[in-house]
Amino acid sequence: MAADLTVNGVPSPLSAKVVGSFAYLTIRDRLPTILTKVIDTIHRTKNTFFEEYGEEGIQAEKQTISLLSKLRNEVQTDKPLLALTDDLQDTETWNQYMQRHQGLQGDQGSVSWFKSAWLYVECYMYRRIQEAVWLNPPIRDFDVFNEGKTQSFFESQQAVMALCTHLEEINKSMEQLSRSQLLDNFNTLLLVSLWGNKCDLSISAGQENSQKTSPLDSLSSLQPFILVDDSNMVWSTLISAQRPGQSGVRVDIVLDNAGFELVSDLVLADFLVSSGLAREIHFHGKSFPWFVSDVTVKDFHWTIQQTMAANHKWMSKSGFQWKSYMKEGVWSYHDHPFWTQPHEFCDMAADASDLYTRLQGADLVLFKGDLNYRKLTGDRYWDYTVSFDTALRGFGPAPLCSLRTLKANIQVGLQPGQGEKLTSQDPDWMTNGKYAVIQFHSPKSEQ
Ligand SMILES: O=P(O)(O)OC[C@H]1O[C@](O)(CO)[C@@H](O)[C@@H]1O
Repeated sequence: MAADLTVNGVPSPLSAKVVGSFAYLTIRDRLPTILTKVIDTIHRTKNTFFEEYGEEGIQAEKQTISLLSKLRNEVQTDKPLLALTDDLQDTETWNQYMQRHQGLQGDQGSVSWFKSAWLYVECYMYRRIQEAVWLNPPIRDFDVFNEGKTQSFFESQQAVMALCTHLEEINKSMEQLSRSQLLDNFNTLLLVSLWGNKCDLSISAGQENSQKTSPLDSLSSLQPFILVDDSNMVWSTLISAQRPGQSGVRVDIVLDNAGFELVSDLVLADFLVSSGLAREIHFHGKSFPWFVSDVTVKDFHWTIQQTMAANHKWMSKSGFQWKSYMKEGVWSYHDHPFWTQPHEFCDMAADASDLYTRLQGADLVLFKGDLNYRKLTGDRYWDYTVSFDTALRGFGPAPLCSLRTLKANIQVGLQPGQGEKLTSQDPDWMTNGKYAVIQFHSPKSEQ
């Protein structure tokens, strides 16, 4: 890996300043493409804006497009990042974060797209899209990525039906399952949720990316592509956290993408509850449209609603079950501004102590997806063999597990020589989404 400077043993963050790197190609090609698609979506929605808000809707469409075109130009010409000018609840935090980074840049001057930390500038782009929409009140609540998320859900229907049918079969025989059968079912649904992370729209710059076939059929052929598999530790954490007289533990799932991935997470959550392993599931989502396909509160409820409305017995039954879990408080949905900020998670205890405290109440936290992995590890040039514990740099509110398919040049916790071997066999292994990890950390093991 192109290791860079380290400060006190901590490597520097990935950045587009490494010409030709995945970060560089993302800033040069993928972000402008995403912005162009957003502009196109807003333009195509012009008539709806007019029908709903008259001339003000048209003005809002024009002004939003102009702000987004300006943003695209800033990216393409490597302009300095600008302070946010809206009045959202996180504006101040974002602007303070920028000042902090400007301080770190030292003599190199301001923070800019191709020179600064990739994680920071990529997150910043999604926040600027939100600013552009927010500054135009008639279309404030418009989700510029909604179309793609909806399409990806409908294109995954066959896979969703197969998965809900599988869930029904498990639930029917739940009472008779032995401990080892329970474990087998747990492992299967954990894997489905893991591979569900292949379906994200940001890596494909918004191109269709759904799950067309039953994910259950391909699990064994995908097994060799799992580079680190700590699923046994996830299981033993769930089992050892069970308390006499209390039915099940609390599991938090930090969600990633809407569409098939969200369904795969809901199915896993359903199994955890119906098996009695968990008594409560807390889902964590984004407070505004993020990285193209990430789950917002609207996507979450819409997905449950659509599942209920499906013309398929077991799919619709699952949807009704999920709705009642929500109603009874067995499942709950939470968002927090920290999830749509650029911080590495080792900053959470200091910068979002309320969220850190909330996560401390969980017996297990599952972090879905690549972006969460980047934030867990700080998106830095770590050596492949550095341990996951080291890369977390003290972050550990509760036992946690990352379920991630690889879509960025960062991977830790590999065996000596494993990364080099992969590079020689498949040079794009870190970014082509073919490989995955189930990586676990327990704060207890550090005591
Ligand atoms: O949906 P996921 O798994 O978090 O993946 C999103 C990933 O796609 C990318 O946008 C590709 O650049 C990464 O920045 C990001 O980590």
